[in-house]
Amino acid sequence: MSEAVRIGIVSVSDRASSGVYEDKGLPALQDWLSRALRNPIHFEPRLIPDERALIAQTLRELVDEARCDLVLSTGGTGPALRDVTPEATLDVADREMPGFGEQMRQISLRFVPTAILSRQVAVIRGKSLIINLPGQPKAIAETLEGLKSSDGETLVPGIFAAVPYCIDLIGGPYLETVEAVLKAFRPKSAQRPAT
Ligand SMILES: Nc1ncnc2c1ncn2[C@@H]1O[C@H](COP(=O)(O)OP(=O)(O)OP(=O)(O)O)[C@@H](O)[C@H]1O
Ligand SMILES: Nc1nc2c(c(=O)[nH]1)N[C@H]1C(S)=C(S)[C@@H](COP(=O)(O)O)O[C@H]1N2
Repeated sequence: MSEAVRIGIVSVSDRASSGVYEDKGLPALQDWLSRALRNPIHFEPRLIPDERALIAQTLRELVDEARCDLVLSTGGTGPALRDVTPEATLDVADREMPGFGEQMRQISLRFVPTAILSRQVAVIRGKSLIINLPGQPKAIAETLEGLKSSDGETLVPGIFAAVPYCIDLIGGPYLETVEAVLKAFRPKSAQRPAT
């Protein structure tokens, strides 16, 4: 039986959080993670406006009190003045993980030329990995899963391929993915027999 994992999902949107439009960020995150992971998942969902102090407070609460192993945010990564998710994420960081942002922008360029407008970052706080994703709901699967050919061959690996091993290294649960969605990479020495 796979270990249970606690995942914080945070949708940062002025309009979705005030009811101007329906939030599609939290359902997209929950759907993708439920399809991709074989572990039982406890979700901690939060829908909040683009306010730096509130975003930072939410991230701290999810890691320090709700004990999330992984936190994924969506929205607020662009250049608009109200887009402050990366700053708030850096406010709570112990360490930065720049490879995630670099890889996400590479992947996103295969979908939209404006990919370089996302300032998304990833950081470690305590024993938790926090990753920003862009706000377009379709960007969630695009960046996590990457790009596949019509016959399912991986053309550009999604960033989630590196998440399970990162969580191993910071002392979290052993994440197992559904390979048809995404194959996680771990060095041989870190692999456990499939459950
Ligand atoms: N949580 C969400 N739910 C549904 N659609 C969203 C959400 N966030 C973003 N979008 C869609 O993606 C587009 C770009 O997202 P972006 O994060 O730049 O929004 P925004 O212009 O900052 O506004 P807001 O913070 O009010 O969502 C939005 O115009 C909207 O169509
Ligand atoms: N994969 C992917 N990445 C993407 C996009 C997208 O549609 N798909 N939109 C881009 C656009 S138009 C912007 S402005 C930035 C920032 O978006 P955010 O402010 O919604 O986080 O993400 C970029 N990255």
